[in-house]
Amino acid sequence: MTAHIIDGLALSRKLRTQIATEAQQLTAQGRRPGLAVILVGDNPASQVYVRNKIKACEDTGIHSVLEKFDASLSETELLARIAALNADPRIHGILVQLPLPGHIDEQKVIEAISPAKDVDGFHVASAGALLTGLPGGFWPCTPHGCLQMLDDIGYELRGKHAVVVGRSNIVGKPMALMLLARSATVTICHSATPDLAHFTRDADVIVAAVGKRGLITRDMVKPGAVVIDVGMNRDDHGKLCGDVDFAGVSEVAGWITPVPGGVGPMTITMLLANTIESARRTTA
Ligand SMILES: Nc1nc(=O)c2c([nH]1)NC[C@@H]1CN(c3ccc(C(=O)N[C@@H](CCC(=O)O)C(=O)O)cc3)C=[N+]21
Repeated sequence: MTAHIIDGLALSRKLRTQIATEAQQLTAQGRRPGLAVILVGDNPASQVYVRNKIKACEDTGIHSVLEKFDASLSETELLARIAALNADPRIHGILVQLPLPGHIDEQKVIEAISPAKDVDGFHVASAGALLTGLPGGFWPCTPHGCLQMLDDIGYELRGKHAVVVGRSNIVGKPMALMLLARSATVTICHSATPDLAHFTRDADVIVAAVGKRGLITRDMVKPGAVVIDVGMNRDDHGKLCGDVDFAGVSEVAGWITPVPGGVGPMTITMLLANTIESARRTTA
């Protein structure tokens, strides 16, 4: 068996066309969607990601502002910038690129963002909305992108066993809640799970979000399963790779996402979608 590939680039292109149309409509109504991205320090990976986000805004007609600061920026100064952006009516989404320098408390910074502009979905108010199913929050972009990929292949989650590997606040935990909301039976595995393969071998859907190359091998996957790879790692040649042994697993899985060209582009697409949604919620 050879797995079908879920092409995150192609799906992103399709969704971004719709997003561009919506941005145009909002702009015509005098509320052009706007995203502010804050980058502190000169982490090379962060620079690349941030550039991709700004470019995606430009491609879809979303107004974007990039604020770059030296790594020595104080937490107080950063909080003041966020307060200014919270009050800026042209800005509907605020993204503070993570990680932040060690002297800045990341959770404090996230909680300073107005929940109405929390397009990353990292604020405790967004987490609470996802947990309870109450409206008003934003869903974190990476797990939301994974769900969109499952929807795109017409996958019915109800009654299926979904195994999420990883329990971060940004991916694993929100992913599990989204799958649960679709009536999947959800198992969360993590570093203290003694026999990971025991769970993954029973899974209809595996979401790997650990950050460990070669974590999921073909012997751990049930024939026909859907395998979503959230990992972002480098191999020995410096090439980008996920948590899944793509060559091996694609021989047994029914569907698989590649890295690059899978979840990554979808993460950015969901950021754009959240920014549009935020502008829509604005009355005026
Ligand atoms: N506040 C905040 N929000 C984030 O959403 C956030 C963050 N901080 N910090 C870092 C992580 C990482 N992240 C990625 C998004 C897209 C790709 C992406 O598009 N990847 C391409 C490849 C890019 C490349 O070649 O390096 C792909 O998978 O095809 C990767 C990584 C967002 N993050």
